[in-house]
Amino acid sequence: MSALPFSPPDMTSNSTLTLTRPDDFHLHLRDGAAMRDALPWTARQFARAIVMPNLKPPVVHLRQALDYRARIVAALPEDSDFTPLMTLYLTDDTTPAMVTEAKNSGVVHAFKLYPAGATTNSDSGVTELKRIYPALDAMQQVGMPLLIHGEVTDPEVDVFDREAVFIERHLIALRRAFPELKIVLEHITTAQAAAFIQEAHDRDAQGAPLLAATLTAHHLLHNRNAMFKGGMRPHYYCLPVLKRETHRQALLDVATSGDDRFFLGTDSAPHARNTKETACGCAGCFTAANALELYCAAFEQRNALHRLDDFASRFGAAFYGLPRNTGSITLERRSWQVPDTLPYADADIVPLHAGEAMEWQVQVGV
Ligand SMILES: NC(=O)N[C@@H](CC(=O)O)C(=O)O
Ligand SMILES: [Zn+2]
Ligand SMILES: [Zn+2]
Repeated sequence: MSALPFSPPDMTSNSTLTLTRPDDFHLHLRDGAAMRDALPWTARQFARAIVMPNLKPPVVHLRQALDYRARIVAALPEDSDFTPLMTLYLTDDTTPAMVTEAKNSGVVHAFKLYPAGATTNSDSGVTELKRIYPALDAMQQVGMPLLIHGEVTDPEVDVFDREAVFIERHLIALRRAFPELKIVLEHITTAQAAAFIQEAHDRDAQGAPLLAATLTAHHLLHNRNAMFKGGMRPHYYCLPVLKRETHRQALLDVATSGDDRFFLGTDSAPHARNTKETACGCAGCFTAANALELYCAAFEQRNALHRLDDFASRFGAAFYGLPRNTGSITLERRSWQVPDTLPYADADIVPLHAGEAMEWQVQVGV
């Protein structure tokens, strides 16, 4: 069936679930051979994705975003109509003119704030928020969203507390300074972050929330025990790091509540197997190959599959002022096993839940 815009998901059957074609509002595609192997997984499930700019070197200038976009489009499977939504990487040197130019291009949909040193490829990130206040002011004026990796980098702060401390130390003041700025707190992992979003009720002229959050499948499905089950499990290591069960429950609460301030962003962050299974492994979970299946498993824990369509296909688009996708994707309730590894950049990669059974599967041929 083809779902019309704003039609409810097809829940007539217990064994299939049809969603409006969804979007991924937080995705790492990498570049070159890595992108060649990562991209088709996302293009198979999602119509659009907000593409993170943390390449080496980072995507700082509009020209780089245009070039990166062209490389993505060139790497798409032939029959794909996937649309990459580009972002720029904020540095201490981002100027208001760069913001205006990006806005006018129509290609850049957001700027990404990485506190310097917070995560993978964040070395060129912002060293002090005050330095980017002129850029943030310009973003507020032109309606350009700010996406935040919300963790402090202070080595004195416990790694499990870095998100909550970021909110206290930086985000509250930032919102006071720029009350009209659209902000997405990316890949939230704590009850504090969920509550912070819920407490913000301001909307823009289009009625979209000013403050929202993306939620990953892995943070909805796992608590921090997953990293240590029977030994070190590097494929469950990501940033922000998985938290304790009470936080996971708080995330499931907001994801399945029908609140339009919370929407899908996989944060699928591919790293080759040998860079994860090593003495100092990279942060990031690769979820693009089974993304919707993972979200189904999470929503099913709350008997909330009827809420997945809004979360995956409506709220994020509304936040970004994008039209809702037409077309649909169907999942079937059918047990299948996630492969142990997949080809990646002339090596291999371990998808989340590798070797395990999944209860839902995106219909073949989609
Ligand atoms: N989430 C991660 O653990 N890693 C991401 C970066 C990020 O989103 O923080 C990556 O690019 O590998
Ligand atoms: Zn991040
Ligand atoms: Zn990310």
